Amino acid sequence: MSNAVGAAARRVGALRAQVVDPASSSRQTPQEAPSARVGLVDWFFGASGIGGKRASFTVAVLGAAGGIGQTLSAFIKANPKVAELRLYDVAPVVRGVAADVSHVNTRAKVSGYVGDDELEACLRGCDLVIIPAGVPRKPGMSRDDLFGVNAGIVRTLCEGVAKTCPNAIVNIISNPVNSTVPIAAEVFKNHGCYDARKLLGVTHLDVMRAKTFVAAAKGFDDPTLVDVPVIGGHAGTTILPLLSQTTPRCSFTPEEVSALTSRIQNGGTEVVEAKGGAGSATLSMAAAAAEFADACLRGLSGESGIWACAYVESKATRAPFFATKVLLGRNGVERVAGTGTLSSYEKRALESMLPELEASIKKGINFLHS
Ligand SMILES: NC(=O)c1ccc[n+]([C@@H]2O[C@H](COP(=O)([O-])OP(=O)(O)OC[C@H]3O[C@@H](n4cnc5c(N)ncnc54)[C@H](O)[C@@H]3O)[C@@H](O)[C@H]2O)c1
Ligand SMILES: O=C(O)C[C@H](O)C(=O)O
Repeated sequence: MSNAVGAAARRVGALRAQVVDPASSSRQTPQEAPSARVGLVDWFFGASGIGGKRASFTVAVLGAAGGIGQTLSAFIKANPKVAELRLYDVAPVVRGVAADVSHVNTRAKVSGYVGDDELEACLRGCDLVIIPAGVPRKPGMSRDDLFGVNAGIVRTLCEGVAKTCPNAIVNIISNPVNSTVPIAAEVFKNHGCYDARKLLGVTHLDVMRAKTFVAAAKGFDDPTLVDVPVIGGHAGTTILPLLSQTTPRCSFTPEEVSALTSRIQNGGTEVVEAKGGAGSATLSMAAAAAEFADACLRGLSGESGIWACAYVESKATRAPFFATKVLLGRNGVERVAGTGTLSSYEKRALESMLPELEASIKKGINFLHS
């Protein structure tokens, strides 16, 4: 399996600005001087950006005025595959966020939408809807503690999707992802428009963390070249990094497996505690969501071999929703991979997390029927 989702990030740092010699440039008029290419698109998306496929997709970010939403919107504005970027929030400042982001000199046209009355206009004709709306954790809280507020927010927003753009790919970021994705599925089923291929819970931040922490532990200079599948769900022990499937191939002592698994599982809590009550991961999440959205758009564009981990309807285990690698294509998820061969540590960890994951899924489904 290729690790296509990291391709954009691998190109970060390969900024191909032409360096203009100050001695020679001082003799040139601005018209004669070679134009330095310091393009944002070039920086993030390399060859697939400038001169690459033309912008064609309409993307909405719901919760765009928030910590994740604002940064994510700026990243999405830089994606050359995006023709239109719609920013929605219940907070009126989202119009200002849209004005701000719109000044970035890329092709995407940006507009802001506020409140229930404008949700439909925001969603009309969207190809991809990304949902980071909802409250974040504070120290001492679990992701499940957010269910009471976020379940209703996700239900309302997905009802809007079902009514207005039922064929869009939906990326759910709002926690608890283990339950909010089943909630979204039930909403779509109620509206007769559920397509399992188009509903994806975003667990890509867990993969980013795994790459970062494994690269540091093993002395790999470039974390983007490391691949660690992360399976299961997105909370505590339901997050299961498959260190035995790490590429480049490397071995881990039992102590390393235990320490790295625990750090990846608790990466979110690490940030929540470091922020001391001011929220959870926003910047790394925005980067993860932008990479993941790019993978979805590349799939929609007809690129082949786009694999990424995501929390989707799955038969990989007895849990009806489960994260493994999935193949992204023109209709969303084209194939859901299995777990692959697990180490005995991973087998035990999988067995012991399944009851929690199944309970979270049931809680999400029951929310729509209570
Ligand atoms: N999946 C992941 O890996 C991951 C990672 C980080 C955070 N999260 C989750 O993402 C969510 C957002 O986090 P954040 O830090 O951006 O929070 P935030 O509070 O900074 O932003 C949330 C935004 O959602 C908006 N919002 C609330 N209700 C809304 C509604 N009905 N419609 C539209 N917008 C609405 C708020 O006005 C706010 O602008 C949280 O639930 C957090 O737990 C998930
Ligand atoms: O930890 C959180 O509450 C936010 C997010 O799920 C994360 O993993 O960073």
